[in-house]
Amino acid sequence: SPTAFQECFTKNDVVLANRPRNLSGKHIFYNYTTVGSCSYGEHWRNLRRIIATDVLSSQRILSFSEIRKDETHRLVQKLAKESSSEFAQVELTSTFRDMTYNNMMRMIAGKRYYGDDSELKDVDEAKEFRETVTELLKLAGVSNKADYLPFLKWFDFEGLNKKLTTTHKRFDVFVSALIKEQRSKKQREDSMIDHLLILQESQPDYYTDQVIKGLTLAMLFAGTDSSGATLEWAFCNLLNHPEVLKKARYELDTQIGRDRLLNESELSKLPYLKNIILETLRLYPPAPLLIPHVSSEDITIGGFNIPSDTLVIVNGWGMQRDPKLWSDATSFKPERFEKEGEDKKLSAFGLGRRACPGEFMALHGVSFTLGLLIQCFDWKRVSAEEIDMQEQTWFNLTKLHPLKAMCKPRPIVNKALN
Ligand code: HEM
Repeated sequence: SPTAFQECFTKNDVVLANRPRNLSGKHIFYNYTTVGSCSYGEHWRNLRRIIATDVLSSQRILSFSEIRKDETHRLVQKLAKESSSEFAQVELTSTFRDMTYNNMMRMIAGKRYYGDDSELKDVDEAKEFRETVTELLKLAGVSNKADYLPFLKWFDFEGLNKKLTTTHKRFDVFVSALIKEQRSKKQREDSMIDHLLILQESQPDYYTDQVIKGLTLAMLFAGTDSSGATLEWAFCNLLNHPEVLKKARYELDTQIGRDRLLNESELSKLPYLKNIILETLRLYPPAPLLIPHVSSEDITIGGFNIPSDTLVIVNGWGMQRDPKLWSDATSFKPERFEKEGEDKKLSAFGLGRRACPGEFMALHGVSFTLGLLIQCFDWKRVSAEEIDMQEQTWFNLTKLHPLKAMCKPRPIVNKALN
C-alpha cells in the first residue's frame, strides 16, 4: 500500500539502498533484465555520489539550459517546416525521442546523433550509437523470468544474459572510443565527459573510465525516454482534453505574452502547465514499477515481513491510480494539484535516497518544451476519435502506437525561426 511504502522510505530509508547481484556476485546495474552482467554496477555508490555533486548539481543543470533551448527551438523549426499556414499532420513520438537523445548526448559528449538536421546523421558513429542504444533499451524492457525463479539463471533461460553481455560489450566499445576522442582533444569543452576528465586528472582512482562509462549509460537510460514519454503522454492528454489545452494556452498568453517566446527561467509563472505534467506523470509514470530495490536487512512493509536480500518492486502505477488516495482517480484533472500537498502523494520519481536525481532537470526540460509547443502552434487531433492510450512494454511506459497530431503555426513561431 502507498502508506506502507512511504513509511518504509522514511523509517528504513537505508534499508532499500542495495542493488541486486547477478550470478557471479556482481551488482546488477539495472532492472529485472540487468543490462547484462554490467560491470559498471559495482561502482554504483560512487556513481550516485558523482551524479549528485558533479553531473546533476543545480548549477550544471542550469549551465546546460542553452542546449535545451537550442534543441527545443530546433524542434519548433522542424514542426513549422512540416506544417504551413494550415493544419498539417506531424508525427510526434520519434520527434520527441530525437530531441531528448540529442539533448542528452550534447550534455554528455557534445554530439548530436539524431534527426535530419544532425551533421553526423549518416556517419557510422551515429548509426552505431542509435542501434546499440535501441538494442539495450529493448533488452532492458524484457521481463527476465530468472529474476523471479532463480534456478533458471543456471540455464540462461531465453538466452537473455548472452544477448545482454554482447550488447553491453558493444556499448562499452562505443563509449570507450568516445572517451578516447574527448581525451585527445586539445581544448576541454563543457560536456559531462570533459568535465569528468578534468576531475580525473587530479583524482584518477575516483573518476575512473569505468565510472564515466557507467554515468553515460545511467544518464542515457534514465534521462532520455522517460522525458520523451512524458512529453508524448502529456500531448495525448491535451489532445483528448481541448479545454485543458485552452487553459494552458491562456496561461501562456497572459503570463508570457503573444509576441515573445517563453524562457526556461519563467516556468515558475506557469503553475497550470506544471500541473498538467504532474497529472500526466500520475496517470502515465514512465517508470511504472520504479526501479527494483533489495532489502539489505529484515524489514516489515505494510505488515509483510520482507527478509533481507529480497527483490522489492513498488507498483507506483497502481498507487497513483488508487481511488482511496485520489478522487476520480482515472480522470485527467490537472486542477487536482491546486490543492496543497497533492504533489507529495506522487511516486513517479521514486522516494527516499534512491529517488530520481534527475527530477529537477526532467521537470524543467519537459515543461519548457511543452510550454513552447503550446505557445507556437495550434493543435488538434487527426480525427474526431480520441487518441488511443494503449501502452506497450518497453524500458519505459510508452504509447503502443506512435502519436500523430495536426498542428498549425501561430505568428509567434517566427521568433523561433529567426
Ligand atoms: C520525467 C522524467 C523522469 C522520470 C519520471 C524519472 C523517474 C525515475 C524513477 C522512478 C527512478 C527510480 C527511483 C526508485 O526506484 O526509487 C529514477 C531513477 C533515476 N533517474 Fe530518473 N526519471 C526521469 C528523468 C531523469 C533524468 C532527466 C535523469 C538524468 C539526467 C534521470 C536520472 C536518474 C538516475 C541516474 C536514476 C537512478 C538513481 C539510483 O538508482 O540511485 N532521470 N528515475
